[in-house]
Amino acid sequence: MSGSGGAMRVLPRPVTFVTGNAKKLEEVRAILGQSIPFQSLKLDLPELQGEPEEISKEKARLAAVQVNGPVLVEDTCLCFNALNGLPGPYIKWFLQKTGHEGLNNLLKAYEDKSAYAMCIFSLALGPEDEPITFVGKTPGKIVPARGPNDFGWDPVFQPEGYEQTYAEMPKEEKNKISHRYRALSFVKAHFASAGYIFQTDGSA
Ligand SMILES: O=P(O)(O)OP(=O)(O)OP(=O)(O)OC[C@H]1O[C@@H](n2cnc3c(O)ncnc32)[C@H](O)[C@@H]1O
Ligand SMILES: [Mg+2]
Repeated sequence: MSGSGGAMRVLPRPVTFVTGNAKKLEEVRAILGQSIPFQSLKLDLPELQGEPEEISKEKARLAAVQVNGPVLVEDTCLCFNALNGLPGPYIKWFLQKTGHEGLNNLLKAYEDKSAYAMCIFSLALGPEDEPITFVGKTPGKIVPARGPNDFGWDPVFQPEGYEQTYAEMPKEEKNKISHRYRALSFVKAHFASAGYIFQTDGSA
């Protein structure tokens, strides 16, 4: 049985958020605050190719084996509507190889510059547990880079209804409307209703 049935479930320790990305961790910390007790582990997990939810779930399965306990991971996609959702989960490599200008160039042939940012968190309560996913999306458009270049594609993504790119916004503002914020609000709701009990191991 998965842990999503609502019955009380005792977990051996707090959830470990596994990511190789320090900026993600920073945002997850800021958004979750004290709402869910978690620790973090820096690991760059191998990623399957395929549909975004499956990539995220598979990351959780691998992470749960490594940690041998409850884990939370996320996979982030940047999806261009004119390209039917690509680069999607492959955005990391597109960004690395082509840069912000290359991302704009991908859309040169199209009038439609609309896009959405998507974050898919997966929670696995242990190595035997089937991960459950939480999806958050923020619509927007791809624009020539504006703002500080300190987190991924933030300078080229302008969320719908805003004049600023993610990079130009104050962090608190991004964290109120972002794909990550929206996905984490589902994670929080799940924790609020699931009734998990975290066992402290005595040495803590
Ligand atoms: O270890 P993990 O968690 O996988 O971290 P990662 O950096 O490999 O992240 P992804 O596989 O999810 O790839 C997503 C890419 O999008 C970037 N990214 C993720 N969230 C972002 C955000 O909120 N704003 C801008 N860029 C973001 C990130 O730096 C990657 O280049
Ligand atoms: Mg990754």
